[in-house]
Order: sequence, then structure tokens, then C-alpha cells
Amino acid sequence: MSHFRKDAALNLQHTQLLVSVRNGAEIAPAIAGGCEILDFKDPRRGALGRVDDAILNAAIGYCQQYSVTIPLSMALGELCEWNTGQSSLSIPSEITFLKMGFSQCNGSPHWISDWQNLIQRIEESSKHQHQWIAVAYADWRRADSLSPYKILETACENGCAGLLIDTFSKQNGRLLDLLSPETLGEIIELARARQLKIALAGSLRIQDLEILSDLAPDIIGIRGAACLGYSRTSAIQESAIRDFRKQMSFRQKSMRSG
Ligand SMILES: O=C[C@H](O)COP(=O)(O)O
Repeated sequence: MSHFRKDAALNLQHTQLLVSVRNGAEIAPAIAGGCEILDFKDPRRGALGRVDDAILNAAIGYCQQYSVTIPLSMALGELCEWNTGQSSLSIPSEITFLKMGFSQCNGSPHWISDWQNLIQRIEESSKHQHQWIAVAYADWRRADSLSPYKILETACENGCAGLLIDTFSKQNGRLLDLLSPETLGEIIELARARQLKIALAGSLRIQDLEILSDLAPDIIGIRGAACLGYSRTSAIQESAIRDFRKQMSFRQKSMRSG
């Protein structure tokens, strides 16, 4: 059965490859391997681990020094990790996309207003309007989060630029083990209808690209697949990223030629 997205036939757009890097040293191999969106994240700190400010600033300095022009993204962690009185909220203006997760928000009566307040505080401190990416988890029950449908709806209401569907736990199944292509296709259609960018991640591997290319998301995100032996806390490898990017291009070309 094909999972081919309806609008993909009319709009065979290019799916971009996002690679999560943990520091400035990983930027060059990521770009050389074919990364098109550079995402800063500390994989030791969970699905959306935030990198330390010093590491982030050094990485931004590297991007300026070497004129890195691809979009930059950053994992901000989970909403529940941000306390309302936190002072240092400034995010470098070079960062385009901010990813926020909602584990432990299930049942909270004020998670939406907490998130709106955080968006406002960050944008006021940064004096910059970032593009927010709401993160829905395929294993949302385990994460005590909300369903991807609810996150999608709230992302629209809060003026987000996109929705990322990822996995919270990296030990209990990969994206395609947890959500069927049909469900992912349905969420993608809903996101598209609401002009949200849609990104897919969650321990993705090269062999997932057959299904993922049919789904034609805007962005595919990887960390584990960029590392030796799929070990997401090891250093990334240019060759692993290149192999992944090559297979993405191959799949996209196959779709174009029917
Ligand atoms: O945003 C994408 C994630 O960093 C993907 O990480 P992962 O491939 O280890 O699940």
C-alpha cells in the first residue's frame, strides 16, 4: 500500500535534511555530509536537550567565522523544565528555529498559557522573532505529553512555524514503530492544510527513507543515524550523513520519475 501524500504529486518539493549537532566541532562534518538545517542539541540531555550557552555561543561564532548560511535551529528542552522566574532567556538572533517539547504537560490546566508566556519572554529578551517548532512525541503517552493532534492544534493557535514529530524515549521504539505511515500521513495533511512546516525524526535510519519519502515531509531530522553505530551520544560522522542524504536524494528522484 502506498503512503504517498496527496499533495506530493503536485508539489514534489525538496525534503531538507536536519542534523542535530552538539557543538561547533560537529558543524563542518555535518555540512560536508549534506546537512541543510543545523540543529544544536545535547543528546545526553534527552530528546530535546539544550546545549550550554557557552557551547552555543562558540558554535554561533564558528558559523559567523566560516559564513555558514544554512538555517540554524536549537532544541529548547521541555516546557516543564523552564521555570517562570528564569532570567537568562536571550536566544541568539542567528537561530531561526526553536524546538520546544511538552512532556509532563498532560493534565496541566495551564501548559498553553505557560508556553505563550515563555514565547513572549524569549522574544522580548532576544528582541527577535524566532520561528517556533512545536514537538509532538510519537510515544506521547510515555512522555506524559499530549497527542500529536492536540499539539498540532495548539501550534496553529500559537502562531508556530512548524510541527516536529519525534520520539521522547530513544530506547523504546523508533518513529515508524510507534506511528503508522497512515497516521503520519494524516497528521502531515492536517499540518499542511494549516500552513505548518512538518518535520519527522525519531531514531530514523536509512531503511526508513522508502516510507518517509512517500510521506514527503518538509524536513527529516537525524542525530543517531549521523553517528557511528547509531550511537547518538558519539561524534557525528560525515560519511554517515552523506550516505543518508544520498539515499534521500535517490528516493526523491525515484518519486519524480514515477
Ligand atoms: O531533531 C532531530 C533529532 O535530533 C533526532 O534525533 P535521533 O535521530 O537521535 O532520534
